[in-house]
Amino acid sequence: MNGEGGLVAGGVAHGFAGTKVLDGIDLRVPRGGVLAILGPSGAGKTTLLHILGGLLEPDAGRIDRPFERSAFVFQDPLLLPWRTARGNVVFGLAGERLSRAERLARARSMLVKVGLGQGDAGLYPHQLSGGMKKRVALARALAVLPDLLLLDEAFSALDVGLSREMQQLVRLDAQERGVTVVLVTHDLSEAVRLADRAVVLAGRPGRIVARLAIDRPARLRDDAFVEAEIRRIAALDAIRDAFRPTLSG
Ligand SMILES: Nc1ncnc2c1ncn2[C@@H]1O[C@H](COP(=O)(O)OP(=O)(O)OP(=O)(O)O)[C@@H](O)[C@H]1O
Repeated sequence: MNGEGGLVAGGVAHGFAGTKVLDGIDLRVPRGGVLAILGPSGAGKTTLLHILGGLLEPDAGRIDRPFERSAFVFQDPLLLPWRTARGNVVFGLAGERLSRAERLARARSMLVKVGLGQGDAGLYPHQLSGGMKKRVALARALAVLPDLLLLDEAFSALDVGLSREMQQLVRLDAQERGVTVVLVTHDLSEAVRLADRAVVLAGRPGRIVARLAIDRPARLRDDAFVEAEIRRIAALDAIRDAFRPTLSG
């Protein structure tokens, strides 16, 4: 079933305390592909991400996850308050066979990649802005050189410029190393910029109500393409239906 060696979910269902929140989820992300999970609040996006990443065992169905290193960026950056930005990234490398010097060097270079220099790297979480914390969380995830990267609203609550910068970073990293990426987002423009495919979850329990392909190579997606694609997708019946309760609420 998984000839491409990618991430596969087959017939996945899950519930909490007897209430089903996901049902009949079938999807496939080829190795190196980028999947966006879209949908209104409460449709089960985060639950599905956790199942795909192996944090949660589904009640039913199968997941093929032929990856060696998964890394998550959660909605909340979840930094250790008693460690500096650098210390948080180093801590994320605790399971790696690296010397202390190598861990430090890796952490430094990842922090620079996300735009945090030597001075920032020595700050504690309470001294960092929300956007800086999100950068640290991304650096911590990228530092393990994951082959599967799972992002839950990783770029939300950032200003547009920063969010674009971080998206670009993930895209380049994914391209360079062939990382498979799954991202949960409310933001259609983020999906159109980053993903090559998307699923839309809706309903209670959440099911996949639409599947989208964004065919143009990500590096060739300029603002005009992104705007046109957003208009096209937003006009699809399945998308309008999925988001209707949110839009009218
Ligand atoms: N640990 C849990 N225990 C009980 N119910 C849960 C738990 N996690 C999620 N749920 C419920 O499952 C449903 C789906 O939640 P989930 O967070 O996956 O949705 P979402 O689409 O990611 O929502 P949002 O966009 O608001 O983050 C919701 O009704 C939520 O209340």
